[in-house]
Amino acid sequence: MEEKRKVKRDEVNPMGYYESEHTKNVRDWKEVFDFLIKDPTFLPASPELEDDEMRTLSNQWPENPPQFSLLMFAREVCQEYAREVEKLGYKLLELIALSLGLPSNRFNGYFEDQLSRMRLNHYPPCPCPELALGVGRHKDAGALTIVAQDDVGGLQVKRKSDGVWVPVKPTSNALVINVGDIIQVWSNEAYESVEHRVVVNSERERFSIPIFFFPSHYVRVKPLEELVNEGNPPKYKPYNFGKFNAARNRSNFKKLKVQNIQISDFKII
Ligand SMILES: O=C(O)CCC(=O)C(=O)O
Ligand SMILES: [Fe+2]
Repeated sequence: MEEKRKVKRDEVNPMGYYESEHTKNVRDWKEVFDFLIKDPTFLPASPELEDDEMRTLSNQWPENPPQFSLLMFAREVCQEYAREVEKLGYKLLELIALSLGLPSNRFNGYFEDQLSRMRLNHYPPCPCPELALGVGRHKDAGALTIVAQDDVGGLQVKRKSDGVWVPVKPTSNALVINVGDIIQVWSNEAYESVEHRVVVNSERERFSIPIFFFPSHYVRVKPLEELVNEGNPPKYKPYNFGKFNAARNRSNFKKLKVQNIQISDFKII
């Protein structure tokens, strides 16, 4: 516990260990460890649009024990895994671009100073699983999320047609790919990001490892010009990803009275 505290993340540095993240203002039944794929990186100091101040964000790795104990993964193993999954992420972004009739490298430039991060999720057994969620319902704010999960199960996606929560059954040696909000905006809703949540159980702890592909802080996220025209006008106003991310970071650390920032805030009705 002492070691976890030393690398605890907060609003100033959201990288490291954390055990009280909030999703939509409800505390999640989990503990996490986050690190950046590109370390260090830069991002806006605050969500306020008129504030130009930037700050450096860097990883906090535990020093003791040298064999990083949270998931018994060594730092090098995590970094190597992240590098391999990053390649897969680029491949998937290329396929998505092609499927939209765009050049395969259309999205690559957005990730030059990416804010992508990897997360180690630990969901302990919960004495009252019907009263808590490992992660409350949400959509991932990035472009893509690639998740490795163990064999316990708990991830569920909401089926749009009837609102039923459908379990994403663990399949060994398979990864779960989530389309995130940014692909929804870039594609002007040709792709939709999926609402999902994680349920917990009273018997077994669960581990999962998502990698969230986030673009560079200066990217203005908006429907791609090639995909919009008079018949298909842009469905979203542009927003700055760094500012969006800063606003999200703020809300992840405390209970607010209002819903945190969403792409629907930029929707053109
Ligand atoms: O644990 C999982 O399977 C997914 C977690 C998740 O949705 C998230 O961290 O955004
Ligand atoms: Fe998620």
